[in-house]
Amino acid sequence: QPKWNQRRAAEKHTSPLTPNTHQPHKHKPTARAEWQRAHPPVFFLKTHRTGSSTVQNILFRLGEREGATFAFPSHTYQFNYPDSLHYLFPFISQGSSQFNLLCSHMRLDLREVRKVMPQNTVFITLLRDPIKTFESVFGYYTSIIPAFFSAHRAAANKGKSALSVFLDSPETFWDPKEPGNGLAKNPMSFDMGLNNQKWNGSWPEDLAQLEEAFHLVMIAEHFDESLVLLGALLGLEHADVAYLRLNARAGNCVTELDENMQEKVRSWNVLDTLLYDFFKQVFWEKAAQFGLERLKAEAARLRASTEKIQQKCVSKAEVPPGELEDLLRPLQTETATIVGYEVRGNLSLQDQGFCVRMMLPELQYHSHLYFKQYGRDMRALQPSAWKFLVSPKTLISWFRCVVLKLELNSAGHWVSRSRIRDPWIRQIYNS
Ligand SMILES: Nc1ncnc2c1ncn2[C@@H]1O[C@H](COP(=O)(O)OS(=O)(=O)O)[C@@H](OP(=O)(O)O)[C@H]1O
Repeated sequence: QPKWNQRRAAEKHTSPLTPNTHQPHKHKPTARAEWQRAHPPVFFLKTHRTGSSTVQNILFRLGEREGATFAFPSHTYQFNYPDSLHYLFPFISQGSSQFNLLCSHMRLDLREVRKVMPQNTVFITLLRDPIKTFESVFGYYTSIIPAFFSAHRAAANKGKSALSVFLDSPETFWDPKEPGNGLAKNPMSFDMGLNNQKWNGSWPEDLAQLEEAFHLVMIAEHFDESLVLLGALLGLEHADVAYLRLNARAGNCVTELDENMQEKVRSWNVLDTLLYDFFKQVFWEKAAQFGLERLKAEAARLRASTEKIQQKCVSKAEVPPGELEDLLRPLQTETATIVGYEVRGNLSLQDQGFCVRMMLPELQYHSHLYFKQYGRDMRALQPSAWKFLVSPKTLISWFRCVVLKLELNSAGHWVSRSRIRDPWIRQIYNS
């Protein structure tokens, strides 16, 4: 019963824009006026393990509320990742002459983004302390990134953690030619489209180009201040940028690094350190222009707004995946437990819709919005997957996906695709 109420509530919350007709709206060819009147188009480069799902959730909620047209990938929830875009257009779901929001994972290619988004698009992204980012990337993707997985295997008979085995001699595990190793070294530089393997002469120029392109590079360590600046840029209220911390690992999955390990992470990710330090300085310059006292006061107001919303919406935080229903369970990996939230009971339908969205994990929200915009489900396999059909493991995965039509659900189990494709939406629209 509570599950059902949440789903109904989530639908009800959007009723001014999406009447509950049991038929999803077909995508309209032009961008909707509400968004255009109030905000510029936005491109958010979603960097890995930096807090980007929290920012994306803010944009998803805002975009949904104001009828934005999203530039979604045509397959899955990311653009041809980890390949560079080279040519973005085939990876965009067609059907619109103008997009308002692009905020799905990609490896940045500025020229391609500019081809797809309007000229007055605001470019934003988020960076996090490189040591914390790498520790999180390693913990989350240990079994997915080949370099990390090799270290994980090597660690099994050494009585040491995979991370410390990797950091002892990263070069022995890291093959730069392996396409899946993009995030294994300087992951933020990789996402920003920079050469993440080694410093070269074009780095200063590349940084300058990024500085010119991005209107705001947020800093995760100053999350609230970053959101205040974002709000000012996009014309938002404090309540619009209030948030719940999403996609966090359970405390016991986070490794505290001693000085020695931190130093090793820093030297392996020296380009990320350069990138972060550069944009941290740019951030404080922007903060100074905004006014430091004003920023402090507004960040405090945002925190108060966030706390009020948390009290209203959350009955339990840091809930392990086994205790969460499908709708609110974040994607898990083999090596990391990602925790979520339990929504408060006894809320009005409208408040439930609002609160469920605050804590809705990336994949669920992405597929909900995709379905709402296009009237069909997001497709599972990206075209680029074909060129990875080399190892027996990938062949088995391909067989599962394409022939048996199975998909990994959010708990990491293979299930029939018709069951996974947004159970939330199915329940709403099939009822
Ligand atoms: N508000 C805020 N402030 C600081 N840090 C935050 C915030 N929100 C999320 N996080 C942390 O960011 C990590 C998840 O990042 P992403 O959502 O970008 O990950 S993903 O690439 O989409 O999987 C994840 O880090 P770890 O828990 O260290 O893994 C989150 O805890």
